[in-house]
Amino acid sequence: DSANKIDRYSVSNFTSKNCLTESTAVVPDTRETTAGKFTVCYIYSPDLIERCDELHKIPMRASMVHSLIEAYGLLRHMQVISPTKATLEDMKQFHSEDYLNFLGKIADEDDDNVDEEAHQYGLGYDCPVYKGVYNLACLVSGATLKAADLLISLQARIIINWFGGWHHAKRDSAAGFCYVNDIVMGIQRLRQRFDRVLYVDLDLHHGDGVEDAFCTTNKVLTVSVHKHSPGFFPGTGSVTDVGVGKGKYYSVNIPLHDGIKDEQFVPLVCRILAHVKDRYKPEVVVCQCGADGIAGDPMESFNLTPVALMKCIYLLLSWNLPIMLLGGGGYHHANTARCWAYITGGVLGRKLACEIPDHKFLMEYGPDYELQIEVGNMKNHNSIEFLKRVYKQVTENISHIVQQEEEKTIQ
Ligand SMILES: CC1(C)CN(C2CCCC2)C(=O)N1c1ccccc1/C=C/C(=O)NO
Ligand SMILES: [Zn+2]
Repeated sequence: DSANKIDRYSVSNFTSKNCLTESTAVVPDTRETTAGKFTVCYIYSPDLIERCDELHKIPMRASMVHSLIEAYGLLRHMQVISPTKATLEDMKQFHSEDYLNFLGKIADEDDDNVDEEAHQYGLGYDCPVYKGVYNLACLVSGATLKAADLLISLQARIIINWFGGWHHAKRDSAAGFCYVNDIVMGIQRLRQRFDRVLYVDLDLHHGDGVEDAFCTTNKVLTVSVHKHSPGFFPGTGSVTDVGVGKGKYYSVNIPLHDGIKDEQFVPLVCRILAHVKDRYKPEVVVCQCGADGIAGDPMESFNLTPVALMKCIYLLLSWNLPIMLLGGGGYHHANTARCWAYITGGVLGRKLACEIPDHKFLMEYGPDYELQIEVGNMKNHNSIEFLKRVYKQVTENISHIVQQEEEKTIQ
């Protein structure tokens, strides 16, 4: 029946009214979302926000995201949960002790010969060394681990953590501006209770760190849709990248070119997710909602609006599975805040005013001061033939996924 569900998610079924005619950006009927029945948890603490605000490539982005969600009055409709810091033991579940000790060493400012070693751990350039990095690592890891614990303890069915989603970090190195891989740690935690975890990565970039961590197992199925073209970071994630050994066919990659728009993105991703759902029957979902594919982002690659991400998330929510929504990329800070506030409203089934409400960062939303993000007019390099070929190759890969008998989860 998920096939006809897809029709429900084809673009025509959703219209986000033009601001000029509507006072609110329309979200699908609240009956469409499951949130009405369940508590939505929102992971937040002032300390977490302050640490994320320090990230030099996205200064103050975390505060802008949280302030806009607060300004729209959404916090009162969620259970706001303060995360605990991850311990060294927690982070050692994925990262190497050497790497974590090095991050800890940076914290002691006296040690100045840090720079040579830094490069072997992927630090410097895109992941600059700075004193607060170990504290950041504990907080972002702790936030996503807290989200996983809430799902495991059945305290909530939908957890939102816009301050996680650092999908590039590797076991023993930082990468792509990600210092620790909170997602891998969160999925490992979920595996203590759930037999099959589905990871969906909607960020512009390939979720290589998460795929690498689970490419040899069939207990975590990773789906990443991303820009894949010569020289674009991280360069992995071609459609033939399907995983290895027991994990063969449990890594799904949807490589795309510049300029893709909602109208093509949504049916392609949702039809593939429907196939994955039917074949894999996941018990829990983790979705990275990176916003660097949204029109207006300095990455200038995809031409999506937040509505595209929302529709994919609505499909995931319609499965009534425990689910965790995470942040990720997004370098136009106001658009990233617009995107994640819109998704938060959509998950809650609440209509958001088209006008950005007055709040501390209002001036960042000029000159229109609207929630909607208009698509750009960049060239779309994704021909219909190319998209059909990708869809055919991906669904062929997925057809190899076999029904799994229940197995003991790792103790
Ligand atoms: C350093 C930042 C993160 C910022 N940035 C742009 C944005 C605006 C001006 C520079 C990049 O291309 N970056 C990167 C540099 C090297 C490798 C990876 C990334 C981004 C990864 C990502 O978003 N994954 O989801
Ligand atoms: Zn990205």
